[in-house]
Amino acid sequence: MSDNTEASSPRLLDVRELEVTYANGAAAVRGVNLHVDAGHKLGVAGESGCGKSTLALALLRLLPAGTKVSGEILLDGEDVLTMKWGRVRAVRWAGASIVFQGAMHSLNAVHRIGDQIAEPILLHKKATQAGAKTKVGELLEHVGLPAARAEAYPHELSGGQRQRVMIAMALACDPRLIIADEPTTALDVMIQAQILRLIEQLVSEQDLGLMMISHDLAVLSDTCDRLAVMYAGRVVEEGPASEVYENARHPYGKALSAAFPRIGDAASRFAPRGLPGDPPDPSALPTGCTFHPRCPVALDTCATEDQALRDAGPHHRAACVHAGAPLPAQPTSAPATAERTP
Ligand SMILES: Nc1ncnc2c1ncn2[C@@H]1O[C@H](COP(=O)(O)OP(=O)(O)OP(=O)(O)O)[C@@H](O)[C@H]1O
Repeated sequence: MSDNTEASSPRLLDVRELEVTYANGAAAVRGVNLHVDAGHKLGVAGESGCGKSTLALALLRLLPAGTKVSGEILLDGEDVLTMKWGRVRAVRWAGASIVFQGAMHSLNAVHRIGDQIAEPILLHKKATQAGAKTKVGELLEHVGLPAARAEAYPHELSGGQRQRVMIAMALACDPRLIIADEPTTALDVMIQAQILRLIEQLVSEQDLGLMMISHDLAVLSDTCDRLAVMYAGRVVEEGPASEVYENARHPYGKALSAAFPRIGDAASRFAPRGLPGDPPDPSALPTGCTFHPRCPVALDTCATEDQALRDAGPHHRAACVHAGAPLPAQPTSAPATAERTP
């Protein structure tokens, strides 16, 4: 993503022209550019299959062997893609760490949570055994759990508490960047709100950078400063969070915001509406704009001409022929194909 902010020191995270193609030929990430600065919160939105998790995994070189990756992933100015493995291991947890969705699956059921949080601390030699124990207690209290919960096993905690543990674990080695991949998807709405507030609080207290990934544009717009909307492996819209959510200039961004009205926002301008069809198979992408087969306002040219990001407002860009002007009114009648909520 580009804006006019000139950083004097390297950006915390600067992703340039990132391409990821799986061994089966699936082009899951295509030419992605985005950045996160300290204290900034970037939301990455898109339906299932748009490449969000692939992007997150690429950032810490967690993709399966045989995956082709090109471009640059600069973490504090250092390219993760060209680092030696020893350095990559040092950067994981200590430079950047990931909070995955579904804490129950990410935590080891047979180990006490205190031991699991201590593991990266010991692995990265951040403290002695005794020091790690103290640090675990502090981390648990920091995420709103009593230090004594270190003795618990994952099944003894609620879903929200487990997700707090995952956040404590992500913070264990004092990273500067947190990547949160659908951190609240499995949680009920009240707990979801608590976890989101916790993440926001930690980011601001510790001046961390945050990249939060979700299919839910409302959640992202509530938590993040800026949003990048991904479709078929590309960023198709980016800009200030409230602008992208309330005034999307790409028909896909518009459909996503319509599908996720803000919770309790009775005055939401958008009626919840599904978007027909599915994202394309990344091994067989459509010609032209990859969104054109689903687009309610596509022109003939969209079937043949690819669309690059272009200005759609202050610090706001969209990869659409209509980006320079308000989107044409979209059809309100039921789509021909079955409705599917993104
Ligand atoms: N290991 C893999 N091998 C081949 N293709 C893959 C692999 N992992 C993901 N894909 C494909 O890459 C595309 C992007 O998947 P990805 O999981 O990154 O999307 P996503 O937006 O994060 O979706 P979700 O929210 O469901 O995880 C999908 O078409 C998916 O089927």
